[in-house]
Amino acid sequence: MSDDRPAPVLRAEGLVKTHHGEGAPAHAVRGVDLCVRQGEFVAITGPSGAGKSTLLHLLGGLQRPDAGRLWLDGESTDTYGEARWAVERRKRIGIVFQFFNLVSNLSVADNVELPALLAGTPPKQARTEREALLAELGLTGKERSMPGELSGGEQQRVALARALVNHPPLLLADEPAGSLDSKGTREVMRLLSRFHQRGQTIVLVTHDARLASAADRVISFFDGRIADDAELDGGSTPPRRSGISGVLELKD
Ligand SMILES: Nc1ncnc2c1ncn2[C@@H]1O[C@H](COP(=O)(O)OP(=O)(O)OP(=O)(O)O)[C@@H](O)[C@H]1O
Repeated sequence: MSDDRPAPVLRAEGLVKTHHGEGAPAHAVRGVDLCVRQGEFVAITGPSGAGKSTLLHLLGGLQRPDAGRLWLDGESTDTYGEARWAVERRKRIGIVFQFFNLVSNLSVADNVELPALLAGTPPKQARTEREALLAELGLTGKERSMPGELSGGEQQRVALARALVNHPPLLLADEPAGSLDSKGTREVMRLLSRFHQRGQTIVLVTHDARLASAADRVISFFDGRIADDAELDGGSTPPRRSGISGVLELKD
Protein backbone atom coordinates (compact mmCIF):
# COMPACT_ATOMS: atom_id res chain seq x y z
CA MET A 1 0.00 0.00 0.00
CA SER A 2 1.41 3.42 -0.89
CA ASP A 3 2.03 5.96 1.86
CA ASP A 4 1.39 9.51 0.67
CA ARG A 5 1.97 11.09 4.06
CA PRO A 6 4.86 13.61 4.31
CA ALA A 7 8.26 12.02 4.90
CA PRO A 8 9.48 11.52 8.47
CA VAL A 9 11.94 14.20 9.55
CA LEU A 10 12.62 12.35 12.76
CA ARG A 11 12.03 8.78 13.82
CA ALA A 12 12.86 7.20 17.17
CA GLU A 13 12.51 3.59 18.24
CA GLY A 14 12.80 2.30 21.79
CA LEU A 15 14.66 5.31 23.22
CA VAL A 16 15.77 4.80 26.82
CA LYS A 17 17.73 7.16 29.05
CA THR A 18 18.55 6.85 32.75
CA HIS A 19 20.39 9.64 34.58
CA HIS A 20 22.84 8.57 37.25
CA GLY A 21 23.19 11.45 39.68
CA GLU A 22 23.83 11.59 43.40
CA GLY A 23 20.68 9.77 44.52
CA ALA A 24 18.71 6.94 42.97
CA PRO A 25 18.95 6.63 39.16
CA ALA A 26 16.32 8.72 37.35
CA HIS A 27 14.61 6.70 34.63
CA ALA A 28 13.82 9.78 32.54
CA VAL A 29 12.92 8.09 29.23
CA ARG A 30 11.69 4.50 29.45
CA GLY A 31 11.10 3.42 25.87
CA VAL A 32 9.85 5.94 23.34
CA ASP A 33 8.79 5.30 19.77
CA LEU A 34 8.08 8.47 17.82
CA CYS A 35 7.74 9.60 14.24
CA VAL A 36 7.57 13.29 13.35
CA ARG A 37 6.69 14.09 9.74
CA GLN A 38 7.57 17.07 7.63
CA GLY A 39 5.43 20.09 8.48
CA GLU A 40 4.10 18.78 11.79
CA PHE A 41 3.96 20.95 14.90
CA VAL A 42 4.20 18.55 17.82
CA ALA A 43 3.95 19.63 21.44
CA ILE A 44 5.29 17.30 24.12
CA THR A 45 3.66 18.17 27.38
CA GLY A 46 3.45 16.66 30.84
CA PRO A 47 4.27 17.25 34.49
CA SER A 48 7.61 18.38 35.84
CA GLY A 49 10.09 15.52 35.96
CA ALA A 50 8.20 13.45 33.36
CA GLY A 51 11.31 13.34 31.16
CA LYS A 52 10.27 15.82 28.43
CA SER A 53 13.56 17.74 28.32
CA THR A 54 15.58 14.53 28.38
CA LEU A 55 13.57 13.26 25.42
CA LEU A 56 14.16 16.49 23.51
CA HIS A 57 17.88 16.30 24.27
CA LEU A 58 17.94 12.76 22.89
CA LEU A 59 16.08 13.86 19.74
CA GLY A 60 18.59 16.67 19.18
CA GLY A 61 21.65 14.55 19.88
CA LEU A 62 22.55 16.64 22.92
CA GLN A 63 22.46 13.45 24.99
CA ARG A 64 22.96 9.85 23.90
CA PRO A 65 20.34 7.20 24.63
CA ASP A 66 21.24 4.11 26.66
CA ALA A 67 19.18 2.11 24.18
CA GLY A 68 17.10 2.70 21.10
CA ARG A 69 17.66 4.20 17.67
CA LEU A 70 17.13 7.55 16.01
CA TRP A 71 16.86 8.52 12.34
CA LEU A 72 17.08 12.04 10.90
CA ASP A 73 15.53 12.43 7.44
CA GLY A 74 15.61 8.65 7.15
CA GLU A 75 19.32 8.43 7.99
CA SER A 76 20.39 6.42 11.01
CA THR A 77 22.36 8.35 13.64
CA ASP A 78 23.78 5.14 15.14
CA THR A 79 27.31 5.89 14.01
CA TYR A 80 27.31 9.59 14.90
CA GLY A 81 29.95 10.68 17.42
CA GLU A 82 30.04 14.13 19.05
CA ALA A 83 31.72 15.86 16.08
CA ARG A 84 29.35 14.36 13.53
CA TRP A 85 26.35 15.25 15.68
CA ALA A 86 27.57 18.86 15.86
CA VAL A 87 27.80 19.03 12.08
CA GLU A 88 24.43 17.35 11.48
CA ARG A 89 22.72 19.44 14.15
CA ARG A 90 23.99 22.63 12.52
CA LYS A 91 22.43 21.60 9.19
CA ARG A 92 19.34 19.76 10.25
CA ILE A 93 18.19 20.88 13.70
CA GLY A 94 17.62 24.32 15.19
CA ILE A 95 17.22 24.36 18.97
CA VAL A 96 15.82 27.02 21.30
CA PHE A 97 16.09 26.73 25.07
CA GLN A 98 14.27 28.23 28.04
CA PHE A 99 17.21 30.47 28.96
CA PHE A 100 18.12 31.41 25.36
CA ASN A 101 21.79 30.26 25.62
CA LEU A 102 23.05 33.17 23.53
CA VAL A 103 26.79 33.89 23.53
CA SER A 104 26.89 36.81 25.95
CA ASN A 105 30.02 38.48 24.56
CA LEU A 106 28.83 38.41 20.95
CA SER A 107 26.47 40.98 19.44
CA VAL A 108 23.00 40.03 18.26
CA ALA A 109 24.24 40.01 14.65
CA ASP A 110 27.19 37.76 15.48
CA ASN A 111 25.06 35.36 17.53
CA VAL A 112 22.79 34.84 14.54
CA GLU A 113 25.53 34.67 11.90
CA LEU A 114 27.83 32.33 13.81
CA PRO A 115 26.02 29.04 13.04
CA ALA A 116 25.76 30.03 9.37
CA LEU A 117 29.48 30.75 9.15
CA LEU A 118 30.30 27.52 11.00
CA ALA A 119 28.17 25.66 8.46
CA GLY A 120 30.28 27.13 5.65
CA THR A 121 27.85 29.81 4.43
CA PRO A 122 29.78 32.62 2.69
CA PRO A 123 29.91 35.73 4.95
CA LYS A 124 27.88 37.88 2.57
CA GLN A 125 25.10 35.32 2.42
CA ALA A 126 25.21 34.80 6.20
CA ARG A 127 24.71 38.55 6.62
CA THR A 128 21.79 38.56 4.20
CA GLU A 129 20.17 35.63 6.02
CA ARG A 130 20.71 37.34 9.36
CA GLU A 131 19.25 40.64 8.15
CA ALA A 132 16.15 38.93 6.76
CA LEU A 133 15.53 36.92 9.94
CA LEU A 134 16.08 39.83 12.31
CA ALA A 135 13.72 41.97 10.23
CA GLU A 136 11.12 39.22 10.26
CA LEU A 137 11.46 38.88 14.03
CA GLY A 138 11.15 42.62 14.64
CA LEU A 139 14.77 43.06 15.70
CA THR A 140 16.07 45.42 13.02
CA GLY A 141 18.16 48.07 14.77
CA LYS A 142 19.28 45.67 17.52
CA GLU A 143 22.13 44.13 15.50
CA ARG A 144 24.88 45.76 17.53
CA SER A 145 23.23 45.20 20.91
CA MET A 146 24.67 42.63 23.28
CA PRO A 147 22.27 39.94 24.56
CA GLY A 148 22.38 41.37 28.10
CA GLU A 149 20.97 44.66 26.81
CA LEU A 150 17.79 42.99 25.50
CA SER A 151 14.56 41.95 27.18
CA GLY A 152 13.90 38.24 27.66
CA GLY A 153 11.42 38.26 24.78
CA GLU A 154 13.94 39.94 22.49
CA GLN A 155 16.66 37.48 23.50
CA GLN A 156 14.37 34.57 22.70
CA ARG A 157 13.65 36.08 19.27
CA VAL A 158 17.41 36.32 18.66
CA ALA A 159 17.71 32.68 19.74
CA LEU A 160 14.95 31.80 17.27
CA ALA A 161 16.77 33.64 14.48
CA ARG A 162 19.97 31.80 15.36
CA ALA A 163 18.14 28.45 15.39
CA LEU A 164 16.63 29.09 11.94
CA VAL A 165 19.52 30.77 10.12
CA ASN A 166 20.63 27.52 8.45
CA HIS A 167 17.05 26.64 7.42
CA PRO A 168 17.05 23.38 9.41
CA PRO A 169 14.27 20.93 8.53
CA LEU A 170 13.55 20.52 12.26
CA LEU A 171 13.13 23.07 15.05
CA LEU A 172 13.28 21.78 18.63
CA ALA A 173 12.09 24.13 21.38
CA ASP A 174 12.54 23.34 25.07
CA GLU A 175 10.20 25.48 27.19
CA PRO A 176 10.89 28.50 24.95
CA ALA A 177 8.52 30.71 26.93
CA GLY A 178 9.45 29.29 30.33
CA SER A 179 11.25 32.43 31.44
CA LEU A 180 9.08 34.99 29.65
CA ASP A 181 6.16 37.11 30.81
CA SER A 182 2.73 36.73 29.21
CA LYS A 183 3.53 39.22 26.42
CA GLY A 184 6.74 37.34 25.57
CA THR A 185 4.87 34.04 25.71
CA ARG A 186 2.23 35.28 23.25
CA GLU A 187 4.99 36.53 20.96
CA VAL A 188 6.80 33.17 20.98
CA MET A 189 3.53 31.35 20.26
CA ARG A 190 2.74 33.68 17.39
CA LEU A 191 6.18 33.21 15.88
CA LEU A 192 6.19 29.43 16.24
CA SER A 193 2.76 29.32 14.60
CA ARG A 194 3.91 31.58 11.79
CA PHE A 195 6.98 29.47 11.01
CA HIS A 196 4.86 26.32 11.22
CA GLN A 197 2.36 27.77 8.74
CA ARG A 198 5.25 28.25 6.35
CA GLY A 199 6.11 24.57 6.62
CA GLN A 200 8.62 24.46 9.48
CA THR A 201 8.55 21.17 11.38
CA ILE A 202 8.53 21.90 15.11
CA VAL A 203 8.81 19.79 18.25
CA LEU A 204 8.01 21.86 21.32
CA VAL A 205 8.45 20.75 24.93
CA THR A 206 6.26 22.66 27.33
CA HIS A 207 4.30 22.24 30.51
CA ASP A 208 2.21 25.25 29.41
CA ALA A 209 -1.08 24.10 27.95
CA ARG A 210 -1.56 27.44 26.15
CA LEU A 211 1.64 26.86 24.19
CA ALA A 212 0.74 23.24 23.54
CA SER A 213 -2.57 24.30 22.05
CA ALA A 214 -0.73 26.09 19.22
CA ALA A 215 0.48 22.69 17.98
CA ASP A 216 -1.43 20.35 15.70
CA ARG A 217 -0.42 17.25 17.63
CA VAL A 218 -0.01 16.94 21.38
CA ILE A 219 1.95 14.15 23.02
CA SER A 220 1.32 13.71 26.73
CA PHE A 221 4.45 12.49 28.41
CA PHE A 222 4.26 10.86 31.79
CA ASP A 223 6.87 8.99 33.81
CA GLY A 224 9.24 8.58 30.86
CA ARG A 225 6.62 7.29 28.45
CA ILE A 226 4.15 8.57 25.87
CA ALA A 227 0.80 8.39 27.64
CA ASP A 228 -1.20 9.84 24.77
CA ASP A 229 -0.62 11.12 21.26
CA ALA A 230 -3.46 13.21 19.85
CA GLU A 231 -3.98 15.19 16.66
CA LEU A 232 -5.59 18.57 17.21
CA ASP A 233 -8.00 19.92 14.63
CA GLY A 234 -6.55 23.23 13.48
CA GLY A 235 -4.66 23.60 16.71
CA SER A 236 -7.62 25.17 18.47
CA THR A 237 -10.17 22.50 19.24
CA PRO A 238 -9.97 19.65 21.75
CA PRO A 239 -8.09 16.49 20.78
CA ARG A 240 -9.94 13.53 19.32
CA ARG A 241 -8.64 11.45 22.21
CA SER A 242 -8.21 12.93 25.64
CA GLY A 243 -4.79 13.02 27.23
CA ILE A 244 -3.80 13.06 30.86
CA SER A 245 -6.58 14.88 32.61
CA GLY A 246 -6.03 18.62 32.78
CA VAL A 247 -3.04 18.78 30.47
CA LEU A 248 -4.96 20.65 27.82
CA GLU A 249 -7.04 22.88 30.05
CA LEU A 250 -6.39 26.47 29.17
CA LYS A 251 -5.67 28.84 32.01
CA ASP A 252 -5.61 32.63 31.97
N1 LIG B 1 21.63 15.50 34.22
C1 LIG B 1 20.83 14.86 35.06
N2 LIG B 1 21.35 14.14 36.10
C2 LIG B 1 20.55 13.46 36.95
N3 LIG B 1 19.21 13.44 36.86
C3 LIG B 1 18.63 14.14 35.85
C4 LIG B 1 19.42 14.88 34.91
N4 LIG B 1 18.58 15.47 34.03
C5 LIG B 1 17.33 15.13 34.40
N5 LIG B 1 17.36 14.31 35.50
C6 LIG B 1 16.19 13.71 36.17
O1 LIG B 1 15.47 13.00 35.17
C7 LIG B 1 14.06 13.15 35.36
C8 LIG B 1 13.45 13.79 34.12
O2 LIG B 1 13.94 15.13 34.00
P1 LIG B 1 13.56 16.07 32.78
O3 LIG B 1 14.23 17.37 33.01
O4 LIG B 1 13.81 15.36 31.52
O5 LIG B 1 11.98 16.21 33.00
P2 LIG B 1 10.98 17.33 32.48
O6 LIG B 1 9.69 16.65 32.20
O7 LIG B 1 11.62 18.09 31.37
O8 LIG B 1 10.85 18.25 33.75
P3 LIG B 1 10.61 19.86 33.84
O9 LIG B 1 9.29 20.13 33.19
O10 LIG B 1 10.62 20.13 35.30
O11 LIG B 1 11.78 20.48 33.12
C9 LIG B 1 13.90 13.99 36.62
O12 LIG B 1 13.74 13.08 37.70
C10 LIG B 1 15.23 14.72 36.73
O13 LIG B 1 15.52 15.02 38.08
